[in-house]
Amino acid sequence: MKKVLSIAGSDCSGGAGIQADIKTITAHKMYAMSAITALTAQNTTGVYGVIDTPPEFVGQQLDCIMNDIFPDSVKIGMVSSPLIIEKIVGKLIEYKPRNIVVDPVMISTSGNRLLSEDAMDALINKLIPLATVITPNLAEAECLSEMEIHTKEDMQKAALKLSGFYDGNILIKGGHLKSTADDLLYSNGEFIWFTGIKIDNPNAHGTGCTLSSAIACNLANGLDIKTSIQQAKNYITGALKAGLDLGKGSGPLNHHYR
Ligand SMILES: Nc1ncnc2c1ncn2[C@@H]1O[C@H](COP(=O)(O)OP(=O)(O)O)[C@@H](O)[C@H]1O
Ligand SMILES: Cc1ncc(COP(=O)(O)OP(=O)(O)O)c(N)n1
Repeated sequence: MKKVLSIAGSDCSGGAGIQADIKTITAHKMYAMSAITALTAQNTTGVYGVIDTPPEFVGQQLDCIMNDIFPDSVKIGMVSSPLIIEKIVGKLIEYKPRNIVVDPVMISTSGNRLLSEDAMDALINKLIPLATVITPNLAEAECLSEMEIHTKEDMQKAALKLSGFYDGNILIKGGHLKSTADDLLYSNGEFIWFTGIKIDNPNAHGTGCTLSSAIACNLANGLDIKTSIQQAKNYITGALKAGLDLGKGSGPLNHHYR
């Protein structure tokens, strides 16, 4: 059985973060492990509280995992502070796992900061360089590329800007485009579009977490980056189309639709 590690924050309401990752990994019939970087008090209506895990304890979780059940791939989500990022980076350099998917979670769709402003430098200069693939959404890509993104052409320009400081695979997610849900991969100088019809579903909490952990599962299976993303895109599309409707706000996906 392939083993996939999620390093991310906990979402007590189960739609995003560690909980979405574990559901996704389990739905891919793989063994899920978690190193929890923060506890959040959130639900489908917003994020109401965050407690960061002490960086030393994040490191201790990673030691326990890496020394015992070595992962075939790693997905990294919410990493709110520079010290937590530096601890994770130190452990990644020490243990050298393959297939690292970095979802640079910054602000939840409900508008709450999940990455402190002073963590940006460590994210860009220390964590992202270790990634096999990064998966920013439009707002995150705007922040990383320091340009506004409104169109698919803008997505291509932003990917080129990001490639100025990161030479790995860049997936800019288009879930927040107006009329389509087209994601762009920039890989080895090539643009590849993963097109998607925009599904009319207000319940889209945890789409980014789910996509990135599905990519990590596919990489763990030995698939190449393009196939890993295409299959993850198919998975997220199905999970959205399944039309689960829970909670009073933007509800979670149906991870078990298959
Ligand atoms: N309404 C939608 N219809 C179809 N696909 C969507 C929709 N919303 C998001 N997606 C897909 O979900 C994945 C996550 O994208 P996005 O929502 O942009 O990320 P995030 O959750 O990080 O904001 C992408 O593959 C995107 O295309
Ligand atoms: C603990 C935690 N991590 C990440 C997120 C953000 O989830 P994401 O899938 O990127 O997007 P939205 O759910 O905000 O659409 C989160 N909310 N909580």
